[in-house]
Amino acid sequence: MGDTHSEHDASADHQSEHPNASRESATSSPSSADSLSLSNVTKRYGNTTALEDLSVAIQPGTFHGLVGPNGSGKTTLFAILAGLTRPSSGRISVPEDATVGYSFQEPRFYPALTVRENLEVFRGFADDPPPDSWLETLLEELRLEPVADRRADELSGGFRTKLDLALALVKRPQFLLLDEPLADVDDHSRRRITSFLEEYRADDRTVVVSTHNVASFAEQFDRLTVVVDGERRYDGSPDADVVAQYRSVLEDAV
Ligand SMILES: Nc1ncnc2c1ncn2[C@@H]1O[C@H](COP(=O)(O)OP(=O)(O)OP(=O)(O)O)[C@@H](O)[C@H]1O
Repeated sequence: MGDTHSEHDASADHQSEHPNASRESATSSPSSADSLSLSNVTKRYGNTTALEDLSVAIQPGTFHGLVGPNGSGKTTLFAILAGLTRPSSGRISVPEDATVGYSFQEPRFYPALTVRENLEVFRGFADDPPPDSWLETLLEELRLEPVADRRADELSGGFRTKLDLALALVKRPQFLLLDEPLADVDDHSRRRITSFLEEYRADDRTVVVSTHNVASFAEQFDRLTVVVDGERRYDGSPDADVVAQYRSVLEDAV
């Protein structure tokens, strides 16, 4: 199965910043061939080490939580998984033909277009555009229907978060990376969105949520990775005692 993988070796001189764009046969994959994984990744910004020798494998069909205090390196880790940033050293492994969708804390929508127009434009970027019914599902499930015809720059914070989430989902990616997806979202929408993401995962797709608030997703996570000061402190099942052990570490910095 190793030959179905692409690998991205930060020590090699690749032209592309995106690991998906660099497809090579894997000869020594550290994890199963269908996972999205990082091996011994270090990322430095000048004198700051954002990630230190970190390895993690995101398995298909899981709801994977990535938690840590603010500044622990979660956004950097996501940017590397999404292919937006290259590590200083280490390897990225991406399954052949995997699609990766992401929503970071920076909004990506077109401000002068309506919510619906934004979805249509982003759908147009897909190699295999989804049908209208998928756009309607997103509007409904993410509680965006009331603002579907409103300009994106006129939305409140919670609706902006939901629009960004919808844009991450519009191509129905196999790996969905969400950085604090519930920021500013009201309680009712939170419940609806978490259950929608759970259903999405059930269809052999993968949802990775980065957050400093483990409590809001504790019931959904199949696997939990805890990152503190750029280092992996835990990677495994999200047992209650593990969550309890790290809760004070995570909440101290909130
Ligand atoms: N472009 C950059 N240039 C310099 N330092 C950076 C850059 N991006 C991140 N850092 C530093 O790297 C460390 C990790 O930052 P990162 O944003 O990945 O953490 P985080 O866990 O996502 O935090 P937050 O939850 O606050 O976004 C921090 O010390 C941060 O200041």
